Amino acid sequence: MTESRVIAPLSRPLDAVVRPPGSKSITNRALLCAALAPGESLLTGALFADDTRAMMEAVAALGASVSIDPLSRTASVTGGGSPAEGAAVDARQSGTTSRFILPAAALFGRRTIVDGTPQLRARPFGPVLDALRQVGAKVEELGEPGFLPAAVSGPMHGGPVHVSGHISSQFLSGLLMAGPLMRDGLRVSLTSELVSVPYVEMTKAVMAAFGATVEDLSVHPGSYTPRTYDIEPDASAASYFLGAAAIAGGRVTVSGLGTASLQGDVRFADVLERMGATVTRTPNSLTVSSSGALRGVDVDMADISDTAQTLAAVAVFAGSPTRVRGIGFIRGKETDRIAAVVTELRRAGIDAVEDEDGFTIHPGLPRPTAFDTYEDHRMAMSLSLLGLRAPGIEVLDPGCVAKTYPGFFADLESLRS
Ligand SMILES: O=C(O)C1=C[C@@H](OP(=O)(O)O)[C@@H](O)[C@H](O)C1
Ligand SMILES: C=C(OP(=O)(O)O)C(=O)O
Repeated sequence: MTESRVIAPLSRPLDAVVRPPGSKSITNRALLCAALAPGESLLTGALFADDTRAMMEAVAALGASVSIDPLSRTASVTGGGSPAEGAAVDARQSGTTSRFILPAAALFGRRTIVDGTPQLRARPFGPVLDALRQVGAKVEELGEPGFLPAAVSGPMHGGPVHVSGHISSQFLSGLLMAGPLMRDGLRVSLTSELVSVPYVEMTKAVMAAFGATVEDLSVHPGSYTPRTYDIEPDASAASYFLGAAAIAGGRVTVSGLGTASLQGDVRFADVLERMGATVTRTPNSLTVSSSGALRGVDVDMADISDTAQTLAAVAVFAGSPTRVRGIGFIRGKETDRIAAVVTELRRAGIDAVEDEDGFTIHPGLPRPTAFDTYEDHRMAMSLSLLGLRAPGIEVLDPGCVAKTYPGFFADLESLRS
C-alpha cells in the first residue's frame, strides 16, 4: 500500500520564519572540491539528504575520508586520496552526484563504475561520456549507450573539449570541477545553448573558493586547497515556503538566503513579485507577503526550472492564466515534469495544458485529489501546497521528498504554529 500524506487547509494567514536545510547543489560541489583538495576541509550548513549522502559515499569511493555530524550539519572531508581497484559508485537518484563524479573518477588511473537507480539509468549521460573521451579518458558504456552504468578511468590530458548545454548544465559543471587536475586544464566550448545557467556560475564560485582558477569556461591546471566552507540554505526548497505565502496569504520569511545567494533559484521570489506578491529582500533573507490575490504570469524559467512545479501550484490560485516557457529539458529530470504536473493538476479538475517547452495553467479550485508523485520529490513538495488552500488534498508516496528534503513535511507543518 502506498503511504500518503493529507495536507489540511490553513485556518488563518501565514506569519512564519523558516530556514530550509543546506543547498543540495552547493553541498555536492563542496564535497567534491574538498575531496580533490589534499588535506582536511570542514563543510558547515551541509545538507543531509539522499542526494548528498550519495555524494558523500561517492567521494569516499574515490579515496576521500568523510566524517559527518548530521545534527550540527557538518561534514569533515580529508581529500587527496585515490580510488581502490574496482571502485563502484551508487549515485542513487542523484543527477548531480552522477554527472559530477564521472569526470572526477576519470582523473585516476583505476577503473571506477558509476551506476544508480532505474530512474537515474533512464536519464541522459551521453554528453559527459563523450566529453570525457575527448579529453583522454577511457569510457565503457556498460548498459545502453549514453546511459548508466558506465566505467571510466584516466588520466586525462584535458585541453579543448566540446559539450552540449541544452539537456543539462550538470555535464558542464562536472567537467569544470575536474578541470584543475587535468594535465592541460580545460577549455570548454558549448555546442548548444546552455540551460540552468546560474548553476554553472555556482560551480565556478565554489571552485574558486577552493582555490581553482576559472575564467569564463577555461580552467587553469593546478590544484584545490582545503578550507572551512559554509553552505547556505537551499533556494529550491525555499520556493515551497515562499509559494505557500503567495497561495495562503500572509507572510513568510526565509532566513539565510537573500540577495547575496549563490543560487539562481532565489529569483523565484521575483516571479511571485510579478504575480502581485510583495517581496522584501536583504542580503540574508527573503520575505514574501501576499493578500492571496495574484495575477497569472508569462515567464521563461530555463534558469530556475527546479521551481517550475512550485509555480504551477501557485498559478492554480491566480486570477488569470500562467504560461511557463523555456523548460522543455525538464522532461528528462526525475520524471517528465511537464507531463507529470499537467496530468496531476488535470486530475484535480484544473485546466492545465502541456506545451512543448513548458505548460499553461488556467486557475481554478482543485477538487479533493490524491496526487501521484512519480518518485519525484518536487512533485510531492509542490502539489502539497495546494492543500494549504483547497480541502481534501493528499500526496502519495510522501517519503520521496527524502531525495533533497527529508524534513519537508515537518517544516511545512511548522508554518502553522
Ligand atoms: O548543478 C546543479 O546542482 C543542478 C542543476 C540543475 O540541473 P540541470 O542542469 O540538469 O537543469 C538542477 O535542476 C538540479 O537540481 C541541480
Ligand atoms: C533535478 C533535480 O536533481 P538532480 O538532477 O540533481 O537529480 C532536482 O533536485 O530537482
